[in-house]
Amino acid sequence: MIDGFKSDRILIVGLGLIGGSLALALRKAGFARELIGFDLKGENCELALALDAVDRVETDLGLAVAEADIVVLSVPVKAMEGVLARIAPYLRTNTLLTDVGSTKGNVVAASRRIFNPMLSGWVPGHPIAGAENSGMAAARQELFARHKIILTPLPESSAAAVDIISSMWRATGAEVLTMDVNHHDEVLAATSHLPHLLAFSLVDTLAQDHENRDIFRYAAGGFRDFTRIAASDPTMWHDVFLANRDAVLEVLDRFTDGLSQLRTAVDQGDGVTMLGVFTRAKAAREHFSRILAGTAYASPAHKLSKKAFKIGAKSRCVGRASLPGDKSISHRALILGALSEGQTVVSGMHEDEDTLATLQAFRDMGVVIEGPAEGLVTIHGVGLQGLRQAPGALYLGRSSTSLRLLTGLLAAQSFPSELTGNEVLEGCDLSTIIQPLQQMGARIDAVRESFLPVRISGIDGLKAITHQIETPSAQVKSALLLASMYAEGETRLTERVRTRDHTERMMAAFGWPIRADDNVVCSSGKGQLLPVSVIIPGDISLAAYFMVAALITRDSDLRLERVGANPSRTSLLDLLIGMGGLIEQSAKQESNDEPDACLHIRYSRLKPCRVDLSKIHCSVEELAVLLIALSFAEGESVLLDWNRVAQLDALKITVNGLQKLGIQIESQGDCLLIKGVGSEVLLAGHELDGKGNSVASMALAVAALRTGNSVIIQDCLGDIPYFPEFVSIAQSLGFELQSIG
Ligand SMILES: NC(=O)C1=CN([C@@H]2O[C@H](COP(=O)(O)OP(=O)(O)OC[C@H]3O[C@@H](n4cnc5c(N)ncnc54)[C@H](O)[C@@H]3O)[C@@H](O)[C@H]2O)C=CC1
Ligand SMILES: O=C(O)C(=O)Cc1ccc(O)cc1
Repeated sequence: MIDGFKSDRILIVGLGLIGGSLALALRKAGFARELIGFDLKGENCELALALDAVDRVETDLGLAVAEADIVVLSVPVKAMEGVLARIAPYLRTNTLLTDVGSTKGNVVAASRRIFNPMLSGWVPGHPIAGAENSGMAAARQELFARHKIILTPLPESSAAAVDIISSMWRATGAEVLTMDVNHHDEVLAATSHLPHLLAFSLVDTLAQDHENRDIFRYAAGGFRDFTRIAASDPTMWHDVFLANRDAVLEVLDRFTDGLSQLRTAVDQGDGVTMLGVFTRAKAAREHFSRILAGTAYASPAHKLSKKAFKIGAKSRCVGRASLPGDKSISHRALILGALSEGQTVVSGMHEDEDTLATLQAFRDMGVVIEGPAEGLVTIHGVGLQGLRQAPGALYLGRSSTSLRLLTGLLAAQSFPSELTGNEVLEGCDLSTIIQPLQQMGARIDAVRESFLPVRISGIDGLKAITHQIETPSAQVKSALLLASMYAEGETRLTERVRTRDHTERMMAAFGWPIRADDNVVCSSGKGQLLPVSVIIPGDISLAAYFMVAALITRDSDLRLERVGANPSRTSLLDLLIGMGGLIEQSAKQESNDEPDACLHIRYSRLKPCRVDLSKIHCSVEELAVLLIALSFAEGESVLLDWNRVAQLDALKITVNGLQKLGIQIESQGDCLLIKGVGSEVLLAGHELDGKGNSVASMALAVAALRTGNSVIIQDCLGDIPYFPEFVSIAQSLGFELQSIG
């Protein structure tokens, strides 16, 4: 073997919980030819033999070491130095040596005092698995399965030695990571040592109370959960705190500060501070649980895990439905609520991965936000100057809305910020935002030109600009409008094509001096945001699936409640009405300058149409369902300026699916031609491929309502679903739609 290292004969020194469990696991895996044990306590040796954890036990440690290929030290951390000194004379240059101690700095320091030159076979380690019981009697063969093992190799450790020690641990079912010694001790001080210290202290404090019998007798689950680890071995933990003094003191001081702030809040009845701590902690705890479960912000309960849709031939589209709140408006309500001077209550917030990324970013910047609970969120606004620097980079997942809007807002803050996201967001070009913000005086540094990660320096203030937005983008406009609230003078933005205007409307609703005429928006640099109650209307882009479903399904009769009817969002609605779609709008209302309406939609004979896509503003989901509506119109429709959007996956997949269902669709030059089959024809059902794109899959599920036999759409939800309620709403309206695995 490389460097002469072998793994035939393993000696475990210390046959307690960890050493004994390792022996049992290696025995089960058949990792070594021979397992030898050594322990000062005879009873542990006897039990190890009786349980067949080891082949033999030795009483002479030196002799045992001399014949071992791997020596594992599994004794309390303060006993490590004595054992290292005792075995040093017997170690060969090709002996592998590792340990399992909970602290690493002291064990490594001890080894440096003893070995000169350092052994290349020495690889310190620590299994992050354990229990509050100790001794061989507590040992369990599966203790390390699916747990992490941290190795902290030294500069002198040979790569071959690290490989063999890693494979030994992997044989127990564990996952092996490597880490620097100091970093290990800091991380473990926070995640393991501090919680043990608190548990010991809490139980000891309460046990000294003369009423302690009652306290323990009536202890609720919280006390049990929190104090389980106070039953851990006192000697082991006394060793840990002696060994890792500095790192423990540092994290203990931070904890004590936090605790004393909470004490003050309790003393003064300061509910906002308490809510802030509790909501941040709850969100962080849930976030960590999701990291462990491999998901991001969206609640796992909302995730559609099913892989295919099956749509039966007898679907109907009858009844009433409410859509989740408009996503764009949800982002704006969170942002302006956080910046307002008081408490904003938002109802109907769309809870998806993207809006939750915005919400978390504000929590990270010190804003107390209660909820969301079924769309209800209470934001304790901190005022325009009240945001605090986040403790680390703000992670925005895949939300380009959060990224663009926050870049504008943070460019105006006095503190620095860093923005990061997942691989989808890494492809998001920010040049159209960064350049005008820089003109306003912002200091933004994107590591890869204008892509993530973005670092923004804190500044004293911005100056207003007059700027023409070349490529239509509501996100760019909104980013600049948010920055304008911190700029000296009036910011004047002109758009070539007017994009959705939720930011302007929401700023006005919060009392900001802002004017919008035609394609020009002017925002004053002086003002105040006053809290309001925000009712978020249903998302019209999501409503689009059901509008088109009702228009093409015989005998349909659908009412969609409180759908957002902001004129900058109704292009598709207007088009469908123009095509002869029977859609009535009633109960128009307005909340926070955002109009909404109830839509009553029935089965219709749709006329074909000619649409210049450069003249209207439709979201990708609206374009996908427009293709469906045109497929069932009475004749040929033409979409001009098609090439601009033709490469979007959602549209490519929708076009392919429709072709497979027998619809004639082809592109010619810059146009897409669609031969609608009329309102009577039923198509032949086929198996379709959603290619993991949820927009296309949902649009094709709508098209499948008009087939004579059932349709299966494979791979329909590979994406993170952004409309998890689609299936339940569709089913409630009589779609024969099933998610199948
Ligand atoms: N208990 C836990 O949850 C975890 C413990 N560890 C670390 O594992 C090591 C062992 O801990 P446990 O197995 O929990 O303790 P344990 O008390 O169950 O086992 C330690 C064993 O070492 C023996 N021992 C003590 N001094 C000795 C010496 N000089 N020579 C030979 N044997 C000696 C004891 O008789 C005992 O059987 C410690 O360094 C601890 O920090 C690491 C991860 C988890
Ligand atoms: O039982 C628990 O919850 C633990 O935390 C176990 C544990 C104790 C000590 C370690 O060094 C690693 C893991």
